[in-house]
Amino acid sequence: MKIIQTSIRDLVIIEPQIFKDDRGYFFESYSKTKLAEAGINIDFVQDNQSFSHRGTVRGLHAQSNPFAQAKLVRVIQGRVLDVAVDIRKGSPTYGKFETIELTGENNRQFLVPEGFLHGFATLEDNTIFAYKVNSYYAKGHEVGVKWNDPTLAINWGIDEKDTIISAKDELLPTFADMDSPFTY
Ligand SMILES: Cc1cn([C@H]2C[C@H](O)[C@@H](COP(=O)(O)OP(=O)(O)O[C@H]3O[C@@H](C)C(=O)[C@@H](O)[C@H]3O)O2)c(=O)[nH]c1=O
Repeated sequence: MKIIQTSIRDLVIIEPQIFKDDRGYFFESYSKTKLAEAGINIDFVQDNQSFSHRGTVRGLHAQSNPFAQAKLVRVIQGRVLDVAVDIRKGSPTYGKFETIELTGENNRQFLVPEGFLHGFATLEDNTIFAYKVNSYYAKGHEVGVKWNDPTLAINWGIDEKDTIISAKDELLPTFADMDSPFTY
């Protein structure tokens, strides 16, 4: 397993070791011990999976305290552009974001810490997205910013007019109007 530091503190990319043979491949998609050896100690309590058609955007989402969530995200099938935005007030990288392509082939993972908005756009049809979270879902504690916010100006790599988005996500505020509940 390889851990790659991004330009934002605490936000890392994880590359599992893939064992390939005549049958196909095997890899450990999560090892508490191996992450702990790399200094990452997170107590994951819930696994989530979503299926999306091409051109779907889910996000940008976070949960506020006491239900803040770190997320270990990956793609099982298909391809996404995954985005994490630092919204920790006082962080030197507040408002900065990183994007990464996660696919069913590269098997890369993104470890999105608490205090970040998270979202993804599906670049292929039939994309299956899976992630672990360290706090249970808490309806009513959701924080978000609209995916096509003009301040963040994220290039999602999809055609805006064909985007599939939930009614809830359509109503999310702009980055400027979002009052982050997180501190650095
Ligand atoms: C996230 C979640 C949703 N649900 C339910 C609520 C709702 O009826 C249905 C769909 O929920 P949503 O529309 O919020 O699903 P979605 O837009 O896929 O939300 C997810 O987006 C990505 C980007 C994240 O980072 C996740 O943390 C989560 O916020 O599933 C749960 O029961 N448990 C959960 O943990």
